[in-house]
Amino acid sequence: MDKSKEILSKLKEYRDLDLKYEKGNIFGSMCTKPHPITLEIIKMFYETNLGDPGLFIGTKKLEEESIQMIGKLLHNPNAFGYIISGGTEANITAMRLFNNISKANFKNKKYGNKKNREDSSKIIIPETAHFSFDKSKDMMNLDLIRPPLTEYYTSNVKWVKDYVEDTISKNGENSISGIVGIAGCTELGTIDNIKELSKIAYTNDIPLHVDAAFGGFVIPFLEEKYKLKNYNYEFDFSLDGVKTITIDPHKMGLSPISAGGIIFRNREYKKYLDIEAPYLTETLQATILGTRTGVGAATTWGLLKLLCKDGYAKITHECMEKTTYLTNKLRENGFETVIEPVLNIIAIKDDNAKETCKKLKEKGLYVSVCRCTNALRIVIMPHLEFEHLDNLVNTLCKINKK
Ligand SMILES: CC1=C(O)/C(=C\N=C/Cc2ccc(O)cc2)C(COP(=O)(O)O)=CN1
Repeated sequence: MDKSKEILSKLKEYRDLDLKYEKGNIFGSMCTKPHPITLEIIKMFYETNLGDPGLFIGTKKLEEESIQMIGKLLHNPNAFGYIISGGTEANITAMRLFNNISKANFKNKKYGNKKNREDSSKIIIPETAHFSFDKSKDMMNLDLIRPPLTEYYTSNVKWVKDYVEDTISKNGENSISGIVGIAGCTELGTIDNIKELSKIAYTNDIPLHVDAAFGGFVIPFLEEKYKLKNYNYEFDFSLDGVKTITIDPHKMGLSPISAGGIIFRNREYKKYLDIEAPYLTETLQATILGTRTGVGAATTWGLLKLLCKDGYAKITHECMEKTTYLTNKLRENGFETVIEPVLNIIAIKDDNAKETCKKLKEKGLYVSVCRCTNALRIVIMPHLEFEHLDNLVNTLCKINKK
């Protein structure tokens, strides 16, 4: 056997150790089996590098057009942004932006005349936020202010309003660098009241970042019949206070990893991120990563063009149908959910969640657990079929002897 064939067969041995989405035993992932067209796209674009866009002008165009298409989806014709490594990089980028704006405002004496700026930027962010914000805190010495959660596991907006007003009146200036809202939180899929956060942010000239890494490719396609009463689903640039959004094609967008998205309200924000990059075809670079593949941009463009709104609406419909099916089946078998599912995520109350998770894993089923409450966490991604859901409930019943 020639050397390449030998290496490929060795690699297959390793790959065979991995779980496969189509087997229907992965219940805790926010990623899924990518759309088959992306295999062809990967082969076409695997050598591209958006870190040096002057060499790959076609691929750079695909990134720009992908951002425009996503911007349109998020009610923003002037959207600017990047298809980058994932939601983590996108959230860190938003925090880096808010931190830099705050430093620039201080330097331009936009707020007050204090000698020294407080040594860390205050960011108001819910307990339900993804841990990528903790990484941001580490990297930029951010001061994360955590509002209490409501009974629906969303940010208490009255507390946020009072905190902002008290801080500004006490300091005589606005020392808050940013506010974060989540549109589809990791653990429960809840959506903060972005509309109210936007009013608070806009009124007080504080930028609002919306982490829609998961919800961005679900909420715009959610049919009315799946929406809860008196629940706010508005989260995008139609709200004036929203300045940046994380939205990941490699979650419910069906793109292969890595494809995260950071979208800015307009190009004006780039100057706060630009770093001199003398040896590149572009002299200023705003992204955190330097060398970065163009595959994410190309697969995102291809899927947006192929699926369009109807295609993503069909995927969302199917996932919500399965979410409703599983919720009902769990309840019929004596299980309780933490909340009424908001998106295609179900949290099952379980005081011994870690133990149950371990037992399910021993039976070959991979669920995850919540941090904010004692519960198992199930993400109903497109790779899960009804029979897989039945298998999960039957196994849970056996474990819990229901
Ligand atoms: C609201 C929000 C998220 O739920 C999130 C990730 N979430 C889940 C990432 C994940 C994917 C597959 C899997 O098997 C396990 C976990 C990130 C980070 O996104 P990432 O860097 O692309 O992982 C940001 N915000």
